[in-house]
Amino acid sequence: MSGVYSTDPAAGAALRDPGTVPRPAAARTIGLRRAFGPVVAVDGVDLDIPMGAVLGLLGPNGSGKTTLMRMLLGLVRPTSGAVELLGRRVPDLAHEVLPHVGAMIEGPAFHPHLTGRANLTRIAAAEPLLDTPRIPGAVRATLRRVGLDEAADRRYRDYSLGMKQRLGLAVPLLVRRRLVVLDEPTNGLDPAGTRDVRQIIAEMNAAGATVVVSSHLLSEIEATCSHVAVLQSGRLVASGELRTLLDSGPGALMVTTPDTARAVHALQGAGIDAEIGGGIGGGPGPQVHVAPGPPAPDVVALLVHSGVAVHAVARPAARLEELFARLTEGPR
Ligand SMILES: Nc1ncnc2c1ncn2[C@@H]1O[C@H](COP(=O)(O)OP(=O)(O)OP(=O)(O)O)[C@@H](O)[C@H]1O
Repeated sequence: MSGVYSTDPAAGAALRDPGTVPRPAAARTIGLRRAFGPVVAVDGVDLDIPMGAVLGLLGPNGSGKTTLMRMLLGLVRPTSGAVELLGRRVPDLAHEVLPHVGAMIEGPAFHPHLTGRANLTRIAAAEPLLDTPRIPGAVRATLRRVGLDEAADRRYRDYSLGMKQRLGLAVPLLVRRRLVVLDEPTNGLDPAGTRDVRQIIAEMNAAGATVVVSSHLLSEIEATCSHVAVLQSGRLVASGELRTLLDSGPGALMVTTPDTARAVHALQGAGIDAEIGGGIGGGPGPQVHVAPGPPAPDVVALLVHSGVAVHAVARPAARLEELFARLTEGPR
């Protein structure tokens, strides 16, 4: 594990906003570990997911996201450690909380020969919180909400990948949940479908649900989530409010100057990584991009000393993509 990020030691406890009263956790993992033979998929994860959060679970392929989500839902038993959902231990007390928890994780077992509507009706019949007379209405409304009303009476096996994904998303939407866990819900969706998922997540959250969502689409996570947790080789390398994490990194500097070539020459001569343009943010006039590291006053002093006219210096807001790269691509 890299330990490349300063939040690492406190990663598990970092979902608290300093200065505010901590919200109770909708889900909590304590020293959670799962090994499959010699492979440690999840390795000592302490994570608090505050009530009301939309938490994006990030990590490279094979970093343990799905295994962590499956343990949250009581689908996989931890090798050691514990999970609490809505204040109850899982899997021991799963029956008490799982009706309030919706999930889309590696798709439920849909029957290929049944229509989307028939499939969803079967699943709705097993929902403890849905009375039988309400099932047809709930199924109809949910199919409409995921954009499958026109395809509702076609067989599942004839659905496209995106339509199958939408039907999977319909399951947690059948009843109002307190916690929703979605494993890569935008996988296979077109841009309109991706926008729908974003909207559905926002609506569920506005209706009071805490949402945990994994995705490889960092722009989606950035647009959707209030919190993030980053896994790397089964370990939690950072977690917390998205804004706080983005603001806490070193960040690159953009220097606006008419003397770009001279600026780059001076900076590189001092061993500082710099290039013309830089591609972040953009701004008025020619710019030099200075890689994260040196404090802004030192950069300015060096440039002025070298006869470079410095018109402005800015540290554009970090993007999740940069944060993710820093956390997961550092030296191991
Ligand atoms: N049932 C299993 N048996 C053996 N190994 C498993 C099993 N489930 C997961 N693993 C292993 O555990 C590790 C974590 O897998 P997991 O699916 O949780 O990662 P992930 O972050 O969800 O990956 P991806 O982004 O590719 O979906 C991988 O090395 C994987 O091969």
